[in-house]
Amino acid sequence: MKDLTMSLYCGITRRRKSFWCCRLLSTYVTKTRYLSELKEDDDACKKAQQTGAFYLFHNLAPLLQKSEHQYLAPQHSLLASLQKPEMETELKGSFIGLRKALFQLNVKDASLLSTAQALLRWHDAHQFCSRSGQPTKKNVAGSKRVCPSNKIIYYPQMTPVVITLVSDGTRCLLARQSSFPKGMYSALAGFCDIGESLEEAVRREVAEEVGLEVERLQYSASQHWPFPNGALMIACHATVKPGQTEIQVNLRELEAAAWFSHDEVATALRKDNPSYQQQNGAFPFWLPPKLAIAHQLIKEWVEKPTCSILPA
Ligand SMILES: NC(=O)c1ccc[n+]([C@@H]2O[C@H](COP(=O)([O-])OP(=O)(O)OC[C@H]3O[C@@H](n4cnc5c(N)ncnc54)[C@H](O)[C@@H]3O)[C@@H](O)[C@H]2O)c1
Ligand SMILES: [Mg+2]
Repeated sequence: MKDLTMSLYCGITRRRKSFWCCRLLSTYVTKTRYLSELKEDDDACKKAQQTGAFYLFHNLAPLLQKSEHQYLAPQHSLLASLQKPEMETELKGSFIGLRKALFQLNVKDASLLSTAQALLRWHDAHQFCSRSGQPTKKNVAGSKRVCPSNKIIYYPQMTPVVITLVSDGTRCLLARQSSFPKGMYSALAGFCDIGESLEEAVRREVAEEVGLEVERLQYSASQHWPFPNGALMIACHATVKPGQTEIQVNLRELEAAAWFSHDEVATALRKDNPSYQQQNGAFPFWLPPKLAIAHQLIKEWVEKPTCSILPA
């Protein structure tokens, strides 16, 4: 049971929320303060776990149930000690890689499982203090690890990534990496360098990947992304100067990049993800699924291609 116990992720949030709803006491502030208390108070957290709901993971894969074209993420109360195969049989599910299942989960489960997996992965990779080399100790909530010998506290981290939809006023620029599913194009993405502002990261990534200079940019939204190690995706719209639109693809980073018309993109947005090969051997053009922030950015542009954008 040890490996499974280590991988339980507690969903106390949900159980507690419904409890408060029943009593009409629920406010965002009350819930937030309660969760903050659980992070610091091991005894309060242990008590909450007795009535909490858990997602179950094995080797970072969540236990899911397949239902037609969807995956369901069942929650459990504290479980008896069982090995993986018995656990799957008992709970009528299987441990499935999150990458495979993410886009077939509902929004709430996808978000909680992504958070859970990122946190479990961080704990797995931070077993030892980088200063003393001693094993670190997790608190009950899993919100930090402490080195017992020098008291250094380690908090879970995520990496900022910018994702930018570049437009020239009438068309938008989409690109693909060779690792993307065949035919899928997306907005430009890249890790922020240390010391950079969001605006600087957007300008650098666009210049590095497609050889264009951003003239104006506008923040759109952000999203936690669990792969590869927990990223905060920060999504922006950007424009380049009219007449300065010649793409120079950086082939070390991208397989292809091109300008797409409003009609082409609007049509692709209406389609499901067709990863089938056409008779001529090509794969049809398609866009990231609804849950991905890239999809939201592209949808925003299709709905309002000339939205006001600030100078970069
Ligand atoms: N394009 C999309 O639609 C999309 C959507 C969702 C998520 N993402 C994510 O955005 C992330 C960044 O995109 P990218 O791969 O184009 O980044 P990128 O353009 O910065 O290129 C990746 C390269 O940058 C280097 N690098 C610099 N800092 C790094 C760091 N902190 N971690 C890892 N590598 C680092 C590595 O050499 C790596 O090979 C990817 O991990 C991807 O999962 C992209
Ligand atoms: Mg990139």
